[in-house]
Amino acid sequence: MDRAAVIVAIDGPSGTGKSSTSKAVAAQLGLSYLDTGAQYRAITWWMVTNGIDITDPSAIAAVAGKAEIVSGTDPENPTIAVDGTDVGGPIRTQEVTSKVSAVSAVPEVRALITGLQRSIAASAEKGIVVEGRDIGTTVLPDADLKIFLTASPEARAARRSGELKGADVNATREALLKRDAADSSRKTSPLAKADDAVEVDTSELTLQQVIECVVTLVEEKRDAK
Ligand SMILES: Nc1ncnc2c1ncn2[C@@H]1O[C@H](COP(=O)(O)OP(=O)(O)O)[C@@H](O)[C@H]1O
Ligand SMILES: Nc1ccn([C@@H]2O[C@H](COP(=O)(O)OP(=O)(O)O)[C@@H](O)[C@H]2O)c(=O)n1
Repeated sequence: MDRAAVIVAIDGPSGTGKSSTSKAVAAQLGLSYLDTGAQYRAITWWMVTNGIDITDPSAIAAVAGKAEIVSGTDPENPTIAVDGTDVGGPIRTQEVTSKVSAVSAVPEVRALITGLQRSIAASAEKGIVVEGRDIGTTVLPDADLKIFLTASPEARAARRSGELKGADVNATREALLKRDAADSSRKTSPLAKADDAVEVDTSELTLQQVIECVVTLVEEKRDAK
């Protein structure tokens, strides 16, 4: 008999290990993978490229539906395209990173992207690991397993500046905390831990340990279904 699809929500602030953990868990268990941050980055990239004033929420809301965002959900090769163009590289620039919180706070943007996320999750035959900020609270409140990853600002800044070669750790830490504050304080679907999420502090854990912890939790849920 085929196993029932298992839905896993992984939320938390920047640099806690969501993407690396989610991709590895999905690959190990044969599940699909969705990076919802990449979708918000993609719509932000589209706004910037089309000269939309991102300080004006009504200007963003008016055009939010124009960008066609397509996510590839293979954990070995996740992709993100806007209007048929691969934007995997351009969505990681500092410009997009500094503007994404303003765009993702606009309710019309969230409504569109949340709808997209739910339809992707519903069509994942074997199940899916979805990572973001509001997956357990808003997008997939009935997920089989919810994980909320945390880590100290120091650990997160060190990880992020390790990726951005030559970046100053203090500047990275400040930018990251500023984005967390914006994401946590917005009115619509802020970054938050769901009441029924399992919280894992990754500050002192290796990536491998976090992956093993989440794989074990998913297997327990899957076996109980
Ligand atoms: N437990 C960990 N220990 C050390 N480095 C980690 C750990 N988890 C993730 N990393 C590294 O930190 C960086 C940020 O991880 P990422 O998965 O992109 O976080 P997020 O998706 O939460 O922003 C990556 O370079 C990743 O390899
Ligand atoms: N479910 C989600 C995922 C991301 N986001 C927004 O998208 C931004 C980028 O998300 P990301 O996961 O790529 O961020 P990093 O992990 O790279 O720091 C976040 O700072 C949020 O503003 C969101 O609002 N809701």
